[in-house]
Amino acid sequence: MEFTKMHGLGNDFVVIYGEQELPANAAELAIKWCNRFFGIGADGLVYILPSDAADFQMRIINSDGTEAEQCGNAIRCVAKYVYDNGHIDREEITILTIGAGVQPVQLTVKDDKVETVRVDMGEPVLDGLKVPTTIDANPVVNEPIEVGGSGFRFTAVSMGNPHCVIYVDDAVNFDLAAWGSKMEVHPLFPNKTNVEFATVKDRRHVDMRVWERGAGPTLACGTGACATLVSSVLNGVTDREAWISLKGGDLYIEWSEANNHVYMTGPAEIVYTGTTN
Ligand SMILES: N[C@@H](CCC[C@H](N)C(=O)O)C(=O)O
Repeated sequence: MEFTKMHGLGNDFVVIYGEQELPANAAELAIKWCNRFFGIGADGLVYILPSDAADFQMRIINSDGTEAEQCGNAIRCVAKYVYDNGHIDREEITILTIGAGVQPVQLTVKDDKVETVRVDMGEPVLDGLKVPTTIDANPVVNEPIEVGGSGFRFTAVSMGNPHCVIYVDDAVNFDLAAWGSKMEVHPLFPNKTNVEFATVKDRRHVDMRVWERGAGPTLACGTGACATLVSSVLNGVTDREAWISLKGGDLYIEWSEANNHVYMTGPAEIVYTGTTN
C-alpha cells in the first residue's frame, strides 16, 4: 500500500489516495499504521476518496480506530495533497466531510505548491443536545463540570465533531494527560469529546493545548482551534478573529458575523511517501 505522511502543525496523518471507498478494515489499519513504535506513527489515518457532491471526500480515522466526523488539520492536508500531486489544478476546491458536509477550500500557491489553506469550516453547532452534551441549552457556555474531585467550567461547541473548551491560568504548562483523558469520557458527552485547555492572552491571541478524542495529546487541532475561537467570542474574551497558538504552531480563525461561518487558515506539509502492508 502506498501512503503519504503529512502534517498540519505537527498533527500528523497517514494519507491514502486512490481507494474508491473506505475499506472495511480501516479501523484495524488505523490502529496498526498509526502506532508510533510498531507502525508508521500518526495521530490519524486519512482517506481521500471520490465524491459526487464535492471534488473529493475525506474520511478520518483516529489512531484508536474510531472514525471522526471532521478534522481541520487533515482537511488542509487533503487540499495540499490533491493540488501538489496534480489531481486538481484549481485554487478553489471543495471537500466533503461526514460531519460538516461540503466545505469550500481556498489554496494559496507558490511555485506550484500549496503554502497555506483557508477552509470554510461552516457554522458551529451550539445546541447542547446536538454537540452532543447531555445539557438541554443553547448555547452551553461556562457550565460546571466535575472531574476527579475538581471543578472546572466548560463551553461546548461542535464543528462537526464535539469540543469542550476550558479556560485555565496556563494552558501551555497544563497537565493534559491528567485532566484531558478524564474529560474525554465524562458522562456529560455521550459521544465522548475533544478537550481544549485555553488561556486568553489578549483579544486576538489565545494559547491552547488539546487532548483529542481517540488520539490523546496532539500538537494541534484545527477544529479545536475553531471551537476555541467560537467559545472565546461566546464568553466575551476575544474578538471574532484571533490567532490560536497550539504546541505545533498558529492557526488564524475567523467567525463571520455576516454568515455565521468559521474560517480556518493555516499550513499543511508533506513529509514523505512510502509503502507499507
Ligand atoms: N485533529 C483534528 C481532529 C481529529 C478528530 C478528533 N480526534 C475527533 O475524534 O473528533 C483537527 O485538526 O480538527
